[in-house]
Amino acid sequence: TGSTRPQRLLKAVQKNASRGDPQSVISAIDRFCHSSEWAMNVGDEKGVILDSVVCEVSPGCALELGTYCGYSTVRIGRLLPPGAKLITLEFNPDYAKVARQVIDFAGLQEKVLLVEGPSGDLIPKMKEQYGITTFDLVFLDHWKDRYLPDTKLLEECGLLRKGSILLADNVICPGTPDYLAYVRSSPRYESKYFKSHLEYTKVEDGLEKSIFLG
Ligand SMILES: O=C(NC/C=C/[C@H]1O[C@@H](n2cnc3cncnc32)[C@H](O)[C@@H]1O)c1cc([N+](=O)[O-])cc(O)c1O
Ligand SMILES: [Mg+2]
Repeated sequence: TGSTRPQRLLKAVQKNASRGDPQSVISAIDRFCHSSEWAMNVGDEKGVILDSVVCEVSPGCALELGTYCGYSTVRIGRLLPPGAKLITLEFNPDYAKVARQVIDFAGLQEKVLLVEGPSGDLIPKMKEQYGITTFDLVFLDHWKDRYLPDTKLLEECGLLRKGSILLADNVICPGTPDYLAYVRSSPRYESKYFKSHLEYTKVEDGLEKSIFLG
């Protein structure tokens, strides 16, 4: 049987990046996606917006929904302040296997905890099992119909505090209409759209940044 796209992406990292250098891992994946095979990473253009939000928030505790191959995990992990933690949730074991190797290759295994399983089951366990009080930053990049239910779950589980930031990928393409309507109409959020393009293409897409007001 042949290899999968995530396995070919991992090979490109092992071949073209240098161990312990997160930026070289990011560049190797972007080069692979531009020149060999498109993959659903947040990418280099939206990635710069992600970077700026991570730096602005400087989260002590961050959550990523949908690890996939670990591209955005590395983007976020490389910018965390000392002692800060990123928890990333991934339910596909094959993707998780690749992502662990990408995260380790980047040398970020001390800062990143990849938890395998569905976000709907794992979010309610964050406090008791992972000792989380609240998340300072949440990056949503998993199945688009899960953004809204998981946001409501985060609220219900008391995992957001006044000022927590939600940053959502793909609010235009593939689109997350119910989530967008919710954060833009709810009095509990202050929302802002960052226009960009779908990774590695000229198609419009963007990130929605929403501040939880408590
Ligand atoms: O579909 C997209 N992303 C879905 C991402 C899904 C990833 O999150 C995991 N997951 C899903 N629910 C989960 C629940 N719990 C844990 N992991 C979960 C899946 O196993 C996958 O690794 C997408 C599509 C395009 N596109 O152009 O078509 C562009 C993008 O940037 C995208 O992000
Ligand atoms: Mg995405």
